[in-house]
Order: sequence, then structure tokens, then C-alpha cells
Amino acid sequence: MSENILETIKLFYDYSGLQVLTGVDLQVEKGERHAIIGPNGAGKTTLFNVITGMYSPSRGKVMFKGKNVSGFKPHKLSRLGMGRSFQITSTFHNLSTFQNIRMGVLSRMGIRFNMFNRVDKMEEVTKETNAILERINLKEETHAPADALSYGKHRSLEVSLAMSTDPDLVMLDEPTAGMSRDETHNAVDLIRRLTEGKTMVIVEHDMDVVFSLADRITVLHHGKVLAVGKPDEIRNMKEVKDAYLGHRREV
Ligand SMILES: Nc1ncnc2c1ncn2[C@@H]1O[C@H](COP(=O)(O)OP(=O)(O)OP(=O)(O)O)[C@@H](O)[C@H]1O
Repeated sequence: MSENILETIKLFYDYSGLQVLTGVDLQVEKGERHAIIGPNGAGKTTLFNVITGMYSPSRGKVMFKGKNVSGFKPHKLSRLGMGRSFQITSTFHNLSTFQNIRMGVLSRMGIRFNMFNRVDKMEEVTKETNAILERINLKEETHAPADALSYGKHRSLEVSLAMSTDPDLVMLDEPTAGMSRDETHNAVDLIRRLTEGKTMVIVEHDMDVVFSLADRITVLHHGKVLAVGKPDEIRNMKEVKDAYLGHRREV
């Protein structure tokens, strides 16, 4: 039987009385890449923010690895194994590409970076950091400050940073927003490689990205789950088409 790593149970959220989530039941299985889609204003970003601890739900539960984590703050969720990237870029701007990734590696290994660390430990960290930079095609930008990277590379760094702590679940909020077609193509390729065999939840507008990455999709509409299924099933569901057409967007 498949195991849910993440579940929301009758989740509600309102912005000062404006009901945005109205009883969301989401189930994410361990090892799957799960996309959350839906027309504008469906509540996707709000749901993302409630799951990742930016907001506390007004009612309902968020269950992560079988534990009720409703209202837990992001750093606590991170310690429990929930990684995330942000829609707003979240790298350390003044640090180099190398230093950014090293932060993630250090955090995964539970090491604080200081002059008293054992040299062999730091060598291991450096080796691992370089291996990641190689894998994400940022080897040439090793010493460049994160700020100096192109938009696409910066966002790739961000996703890699989220993955470098080796989370049990990674939550990605529109990782390809604002990218060109080429950048999007590269980012999808990178995300696919980095999340191989891992569990990922992605909130994404770009349907090409969703259909090429997701094993399963949950469609939100008016703050509730409208449909759940494999990409092909979702593509052919009349109620999903109707929800999108009502918002002049095609699936
Ligand atoms: N900080 C806020 N204060 C008040 N209302 C908000 C706030 N953020 C979002 N909303 C409203 O909540 C509803 C859901 O917004 P949300 O951003 O979660 O939807 P979404 O599905 O992510 O939309 P989009 O596809 O446009 O990104 C919208 O009606 C939006 O106007």
C-alpha cells in the first residue's frame, strides 16, 4: 500500500474573513512528483504557504510523515525534513554559488561552518558541494556571487539549494516563473534529475512543465480539490476543462 508523506485534512484558511481555502483534502504519496494546479485565484499559493508554515490554518490539519504539523513554523518543518524553494528568490545574494550550495550541504550534515571544524570534514563538504555544482551545470559559476547569475541560473541555484539538504519532501512554488522557454526547458531537466526517486510537490502555472514533471496532479478550484489524477486523466476531465475555461485558460 502506498504511504502518504503529506496530507491535508479539511484545511481552511481565510484572509481577514475572505475564505480562500475551504476544506482542502490533499494526499501526496511518498516518492511521487505531485503538482497542484488550478485557475487564477484557486488558492494554490495560499495552500503552499499553509503547508510550508508561512500561515497557520484557520481549521483543519496538515500531516507530514504521520505527524500533525499544523501551524509549525518553516524552520521547524525544515528540521523535520520538509524543504522548500520560494517564488521570491531565496538564495544568499552576496555569497558565491559555491558558498550557497555549501550552506545546504553543511546544514544536511549538521555542521556549523567555523575555523574549528576538522579539516577532513570540511574536505568532505567541499567534495560534495563540487559534485552538486557539477550536477547542476554551475561549475563555471562556482565563484560568481549568486546575484551575478542570470535569472534562469539563479532560480536553478535556488531549487538546488532546496534539494541540497536532502529533504524527505521538497515543495517548489512556481520554479519556472519568469523564465524563457530555453531556461524553462533546462530547469525542468534539472528538477527532474534532482528529484529522481524523491517526493516533490510543485505549484505551477506552466502546463508543459506540469505535464512533463508530475506523476499525479491535484486540481484546486475555489479553495477545494476539484480533481486528482494522472496527467492524462486530468487532461481529459470535463470538470477540469470547464474550471479553466471559466478563467480563459487552457489545460
Ligand atoms: N495576502 C492576501 N490578502 C488578501 N487576499 C489574498 C492575499 N493573498 C491572496 N489573496 C486572495 O486569495 C485568493 C487566492 O489566492 P492565491 O494566490 O492563493 O491563489 P492562486 O491559485 O495561487 O492564484 P494565482 O494562480 O493567480 O497565483 C485570491 O482571491 C487572492 O486575491
